[in-house]
Amino acid sequence: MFKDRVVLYARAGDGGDGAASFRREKFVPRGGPDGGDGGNGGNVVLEADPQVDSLVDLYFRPHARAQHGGRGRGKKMHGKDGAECRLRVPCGTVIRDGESGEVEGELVEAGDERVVARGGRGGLGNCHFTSSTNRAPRRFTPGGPGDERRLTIELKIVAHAGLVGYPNAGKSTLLSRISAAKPKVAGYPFTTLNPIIGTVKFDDYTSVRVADIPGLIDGAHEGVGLGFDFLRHIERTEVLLFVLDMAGSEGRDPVEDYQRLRGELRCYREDLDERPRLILANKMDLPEADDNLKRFRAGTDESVLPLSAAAGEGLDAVRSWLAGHFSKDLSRRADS
Ligand SMILES: Nc1nc2c(ncn2[C@@H]2O[C@H](COP(=O)(O)OP(=O)(O)OP(=O)(O)O)[C@@H](O)[C@H]2O)c(=O)[nH]1
Ligand SMILES: [Mg+2]
Repeated sequence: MFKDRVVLYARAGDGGDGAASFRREKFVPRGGPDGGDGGNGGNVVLEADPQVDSLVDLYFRPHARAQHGGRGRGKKMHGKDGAECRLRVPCGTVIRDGESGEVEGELVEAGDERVVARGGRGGLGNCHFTSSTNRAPRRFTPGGPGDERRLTIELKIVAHAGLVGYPNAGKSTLLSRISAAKPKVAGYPFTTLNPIIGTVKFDDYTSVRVADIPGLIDGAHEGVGLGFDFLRHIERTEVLLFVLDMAGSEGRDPVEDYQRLRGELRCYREDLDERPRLILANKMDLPEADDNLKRFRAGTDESVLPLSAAAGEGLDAVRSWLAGHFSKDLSRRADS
């Protein structure tokens, strides 16, 4: 089962109450106030851990509770601080407020952490409340309540390569041809609404993971449509495979498509444009494709692989490019 979004109920510990207590000693008949402070409540903390690779633990245990702080005691003894509750999540976890949906933080690298529910502060004991007019205060303060929150925890996809393109370019068709994944393919836009990952396997038992990402549209970087959702998946891929409809079906112009796609990515996040990329000229089986490809190549010196995902042509070149690009770290990945 693959869960990339789960709900988490986080309950931080309450602060312990301060104490109201008076010194009792043999030869001091009316001892002063000696009530200690309450301990602080524990926080609920999320921490990125590379050993964890899914949110499945959170899915089965969605309630996280930290300990309450202890009460203050006499002899100015402070209550114990409540133990925190620390949950380990995969690198690439996004934390959102469960009510507003707003992103609160992202845990990207090992050891990144964030307090998602803060424990209440311990109350003050009566020893804080002596004054010139009141030598024997009975006053103390109760501990503060710990945060109680609902959060949405999401996992950004982590794939070696992501298929980026306009709707209907043939991304899903390609993935179904180079991996065992079975994404839905259809002749209408936005067939793919959720990213799907396929594993491309090589003869030497190594593999790379390729993500089929839903088609982008103009304005995606401004959140048009589901723009942000799609772009954040692209963020978590190391290499971008641009899939272009080189036949220019439905009046599209592949040269323009490519510039606009890159523009969308750049506007969303400048450095996406610096990521390694490969251009895949798809639908080369259609008549208009040859001329378009010539024109495309004339305008760029980037590497372009012509293929026809539907006819199964040019796929070996895509596979070998991936094998070559990731060759350095594939052996490590194979057994991880
Ligand atoms: N002629 C031709 N048609 C293709 C080729 N590849 C894909 N198609 C067709 O193009 C249409 C869209 O293919 P998909 O693979 O669903 O495209 P997509 O990029 O995943 O589309 P979205 O998920 O909507 O973004 C389908 O009708 C495919 O059969 C190709 O190489 N040649
Ligand atoms: Mg698709």
